[in-house]
Amino acid sequence: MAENAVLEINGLEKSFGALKATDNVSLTLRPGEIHALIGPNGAGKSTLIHQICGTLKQDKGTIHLGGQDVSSLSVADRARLGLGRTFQISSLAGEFSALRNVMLAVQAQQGSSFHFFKPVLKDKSLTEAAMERLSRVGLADRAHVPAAELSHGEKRQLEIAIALALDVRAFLLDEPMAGMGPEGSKTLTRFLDGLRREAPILLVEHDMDAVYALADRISVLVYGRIIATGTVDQIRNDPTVRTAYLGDHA
Ligand SMILES: Nc1ncnc2c1ncn2[C@@H]1O[C@H](COP(=O)(O)OP(=O)(O)OP(=O)(O)O)[C@@H](O)[C@H]1O
Repeated sequence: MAENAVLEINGLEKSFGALKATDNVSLTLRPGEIHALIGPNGAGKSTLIHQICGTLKQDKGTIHLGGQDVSSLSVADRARLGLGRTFQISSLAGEFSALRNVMLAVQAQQGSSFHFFKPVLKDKSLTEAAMERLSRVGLADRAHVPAAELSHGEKRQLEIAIALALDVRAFLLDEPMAGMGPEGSKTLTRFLDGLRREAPILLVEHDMDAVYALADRISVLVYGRIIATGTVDQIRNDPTVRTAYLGDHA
């Protein structure tokens, strides 16, 4: 194990027929950091995220979370250990309030589904725990708004509140800026900047302004391989990266 890594990927490989979508990928996520994963379309970013959260089985290699080998665990078991892919907006129950959405997550985490005879909304400890998570993401005053009526950015915040309810240890954020306007992107960037205090973030993102503003380290994926890992300055000035991906965005 790399010293201190919350998440450690070692020698991961995945092929689709003759195509090597993940080619000997190793990377770490350290406490408190935002590690951005960038690369051209089709480079294998989503395929990598799928293997980390367990929706896709790797052919080779290992994934450790907090020192524990999770490589063969199910998606649900990995999520229970605090590894979850966030920003699957469809996982929000749109007709339920923001509060109710978080309460369901708190309840799932507490394994209290056996108490189904107790009306969820009347359970004070659940309400308090959910409100606490909503406050941490700045949504306390939107608690009673149905999820479907929240703005795009607020839905992202609600997803994070749900992840916090599930005691997340590492965030896997897949293109959080997608579909956001310029103002929304700025607000979400500020929000993610603070979020690293809760848990480190592996951030897949095409929006280079957000990546440069947020990343402690960047890994560049091209044709399934990591061609460089470094700080923002190192990556922006790396001639190989400029040729393979950044070009005018450096
Ligand atoms: N289930 C699959 N079966 C076959 N090929 C696949 C499958 N999933 C992904 N691929 C291929 O693997 C490669 C990597 O795709 P992936 O979606 O991981 O790239 P990406 O970096 O996430 O791209 P984007 O930035 O466009 O989201 C692509 O060539 C893609 O066509």
